[in-house]
Amino acid sequence: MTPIPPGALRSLLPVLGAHRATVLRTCLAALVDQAALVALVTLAAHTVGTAVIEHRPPAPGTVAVLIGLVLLRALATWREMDLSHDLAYRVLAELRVRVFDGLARSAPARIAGRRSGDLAATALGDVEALEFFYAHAIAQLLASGVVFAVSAALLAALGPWLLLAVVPAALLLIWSPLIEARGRAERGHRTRSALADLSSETVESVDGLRELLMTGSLNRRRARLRSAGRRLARAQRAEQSWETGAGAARDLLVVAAVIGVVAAAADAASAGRLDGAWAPAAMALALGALAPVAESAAALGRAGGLRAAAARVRAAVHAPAGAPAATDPRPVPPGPLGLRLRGVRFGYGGEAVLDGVDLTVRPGETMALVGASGAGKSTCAHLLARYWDPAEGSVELVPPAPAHPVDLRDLAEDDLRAAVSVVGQEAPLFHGTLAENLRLGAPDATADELDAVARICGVDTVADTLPDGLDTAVGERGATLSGGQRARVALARGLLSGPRVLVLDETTAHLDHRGDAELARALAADSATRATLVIAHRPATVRRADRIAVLDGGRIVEEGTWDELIRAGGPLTRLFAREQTESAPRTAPDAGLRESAAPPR
Ligand SMILES: Nc1ncnc2c1ncn2[C@@H]1O[C@H](COP(=O)(O)OP(=O)(O)OP(=O)(O)O)[C@@H](O)[C@H]1O
Repeated sequence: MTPIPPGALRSLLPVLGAHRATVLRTCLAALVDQAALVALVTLAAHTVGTAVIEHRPPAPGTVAVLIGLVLLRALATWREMDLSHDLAYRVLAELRVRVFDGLARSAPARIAGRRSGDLAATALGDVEALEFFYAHAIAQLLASGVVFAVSAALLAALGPWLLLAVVPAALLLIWSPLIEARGRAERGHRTRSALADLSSETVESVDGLRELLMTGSLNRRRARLRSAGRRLARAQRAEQSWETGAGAARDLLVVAAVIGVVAAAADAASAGRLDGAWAPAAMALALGALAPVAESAAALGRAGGLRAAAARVRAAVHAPAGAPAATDPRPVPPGPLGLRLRGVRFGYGGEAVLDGVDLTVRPGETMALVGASGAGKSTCAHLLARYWDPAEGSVELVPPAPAHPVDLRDLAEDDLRAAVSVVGQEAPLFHGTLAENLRLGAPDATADELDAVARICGVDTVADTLPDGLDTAVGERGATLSGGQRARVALARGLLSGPRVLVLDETTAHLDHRGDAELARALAADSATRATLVIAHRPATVRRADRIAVLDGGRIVEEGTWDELIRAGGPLTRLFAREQTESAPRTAPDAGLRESAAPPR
């Protein structure tokens, strides 16, 4: 099991900084609540003691104070609950946003290799678990400390020997969660991990329901879910059993201490050192002082079990940025832009995927980037979207001379997103209407701009088939659209913000040849000043580009027009021949080239 870093809970305390006044009011309400209870039971016990020993009914003033204390206690309990939950829920809402910001800042570096259910567990479950810490632990601890100190002083005034039973019990109570802190943290860690596993399994299963059905593996998946559920149940039970046992031990300790006080007070009363009516009051005072300490010990114990949740939240909140924001951002040069990768070296933590890539796309030019699967084409797109920064070299936007190129690292996030649009292989749609999905990157786009882009990308014909046109809800992840329709929507979304650099990463792979050709024609008519980088495998798509660059072994190994490269018979020819052989072993190796040698449609 990965060790839990120390100080995880402490590190989440600064979130309370913005709510100092509420924290103070919560602590005050908790203090009044606990103090009223101690005063109530002590006065009640003294009143009963007086009535029994002196055969005197309680004075009306005493009864009034008792009633007042009951009301005060009820009011303080309600106020404390109300304030502490209000505080906790506000803090949790803020933490959720910070977790989301952390994930967004480090995405996709952080998301890569982590399951989305696991991330959802952090963003929701782990944050939710901290409610107890913020709502109950902090005010409880502070108030019980004060109440115990005052009660102990009162007990000492009645007879210092009474403290001999109470102080050791209080020390033992507070010490008890500390001696078992590591075990508690580990049990909490097991529960949080089991919960994250179950969440991941559930999210994956719901996401891949169609595939599970088609492959007939639903039963195996159900078994995995059941086993993850059982693992969580075992972990929760282990935590619960321990808490129940620890609670019983704490109760025993309190009872033993109270019995000690009763014995000492009875002895003192019979020896005449203590007024008889104060003997039951001393017992009530001891109980009133120790009960909140016992509750605080329980809260400390439970908080210890939350260390794993706090550590996961802290890690998400403080996740390092995959591409840190520019400290002194430069403006994007006006006018047409090209793009340039200069000596780019990059790897995902392991071996270099790109090892000195030099690539230039001029304003108004369409460049196709090709290479075998895994060559690093999408990685180039990721660097252009600035999900990551290159380890060496630079990725730049290049305006026509005499303006100077600008490194993406020097741009403000919003300027970069406005200038460069990367439309990926997988462009998930969000729950909402088609128009809302199109406006994702350009919420202020006018209806005319929306219609124009929809026409270019053929989304207008998609909308015509839908009951409410562009205002039709497309369902989560665009479940109601075909792959090709989703690709058109994704492209329209990328174009709507009017990017000056457009990167299409296999965007049209889902379209048939005709759709691909139509889209390319529409894009070409609109791309005079735009630099376009098209990542594609299909020869016909590649052939339409002004120039082609072949990526192999982490470098650009060949660059030129289609005719030049085909004539040269080098890497591009070999790549397509190999892909053709692999995808259709019985067709002639150059069939793909022959298919695409026909004039582009
Ligand atoms: N997030 C990631 N974390 C770690 N390794 C990655 C990540 N993304 C890609 N890789 C690795 O980097 C290499 C290049 O991947 P990339 O997706 O850039 O290739 P590609 O040329 O676009 O392939 P394809 O044509 O199949 O889409 C591959 O070996 C891949 O496994």
